[in-house]
Amino acid sequence: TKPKPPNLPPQPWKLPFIGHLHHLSGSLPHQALANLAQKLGPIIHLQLGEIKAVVISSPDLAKQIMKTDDLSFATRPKLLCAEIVGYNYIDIAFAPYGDYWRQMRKLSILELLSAKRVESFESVRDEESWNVVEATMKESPRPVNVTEKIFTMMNVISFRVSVGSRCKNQAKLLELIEQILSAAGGFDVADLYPSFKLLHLVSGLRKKLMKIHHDVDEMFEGIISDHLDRRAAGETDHGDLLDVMLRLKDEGGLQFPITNDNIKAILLETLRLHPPLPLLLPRECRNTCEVDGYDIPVNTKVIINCWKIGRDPKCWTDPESFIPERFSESSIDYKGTSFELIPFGAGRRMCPGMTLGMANVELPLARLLYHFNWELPSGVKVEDLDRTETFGVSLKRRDSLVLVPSVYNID
Ligand code: HEM
Repeated sequence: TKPKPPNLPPQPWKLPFIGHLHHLSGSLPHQALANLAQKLGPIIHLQLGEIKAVVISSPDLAKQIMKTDDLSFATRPKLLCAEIVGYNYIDIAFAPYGDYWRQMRKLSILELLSAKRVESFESVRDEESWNVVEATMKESPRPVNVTEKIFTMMNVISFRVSVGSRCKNQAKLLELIEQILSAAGGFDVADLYPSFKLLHLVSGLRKKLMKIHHDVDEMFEGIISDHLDRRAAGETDHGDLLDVMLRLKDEGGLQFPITNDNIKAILLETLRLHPPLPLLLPRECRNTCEVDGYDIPVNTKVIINCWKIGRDPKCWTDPESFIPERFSESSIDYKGTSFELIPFGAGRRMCPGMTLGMANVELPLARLLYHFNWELPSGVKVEDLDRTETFGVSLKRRDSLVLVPSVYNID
């Protein structure tokens, strides 16, 4: 820490480089930001339209943001998507730091996403992953679209965990959630120039989000009233997350009473497919803070490039290679204490759904590996595979992975 002479006004913040929007054009934001970090170092100041942002790309600085100074960076920046689709920032992920967020986070940890609750959904994971194994056995040895199978299975699991059954309009709801994810990246012109309302009209994002919000709201109202009808008819709760939230609403006694809007906002959190977030979820600086010798002003958006950190040659040997055994002898884990590997973030705003997320991945993946050998279709070489990614707030392959399963273990 550089000592500051007394009685001088705070130093203007100076960072090694000021980047602008055009530095992000051409490639996906996490890749463009990784390239910039490669040239300019692990802390970069970006002026993105009206938004001041700092991009962090090293484990040490990520640790400072999410551990040492976690409280100073415990809030989230404003995002049009969270305002419109997230019921005006009442979903946990984008709620500003404060009493409301604390209450909802506590409820999510104790009631919705606790280890006990996650365990109670074991039969759902068992049934749905077994369905996929059986379907794949029937298709074998023809090539199968693995991406599509896993995507559908994860969604069915999420729906059953959240609302107890496959939803009537599941395909429509999934399509809407996809649209939300691609609008939540925070790089739309409407998010970069929040005070230029005219630009919001030009970008069309507000109108698009209003329509999505209307459709999602209508579907969730339908799902909630089905649950209430079932209860009125004397059926016992199924123990899905919606049942838990309706019970909490009835019990009352909370500083911020639970309303249907809270329930819908949280359902949208739980229902979204949540694959790794390359830039995590952004934080925002609550008070001026010093990071790596630089003053970060209040309200600066802080982006942590977890994608870049995960392939940093200073942390990982042969970083681009898939070598799962590298973890068997290592103390590094993903639970928010090893800052080289932070897919769930860390600190106060760390993902509360980590146990559920991992449980939903582990059993299905273990089964698919246990029961089948997987090979590329004939004529396709590993180097031919197109691993191009697409970006919203979450990362996924642009093209599906197609593999040929051959049955290895039957039971
Ligand atoms: C493999 C699956 C998942 C990954 C990789 C993931 C990743 C993340 C990350 C990186 C954050 C931001 C953390 C930070 O700012 O430090 C986050 C926040 C969050 N996640 Fe997840 N997540 C997953 C699954 C889930 C699931 C299944 C749920 C709920 C059912 C969930 C609910 C949330 C919520 C509510 C937040 C916001 C927490 C807050 O701001 O206080 N996540 N997640």
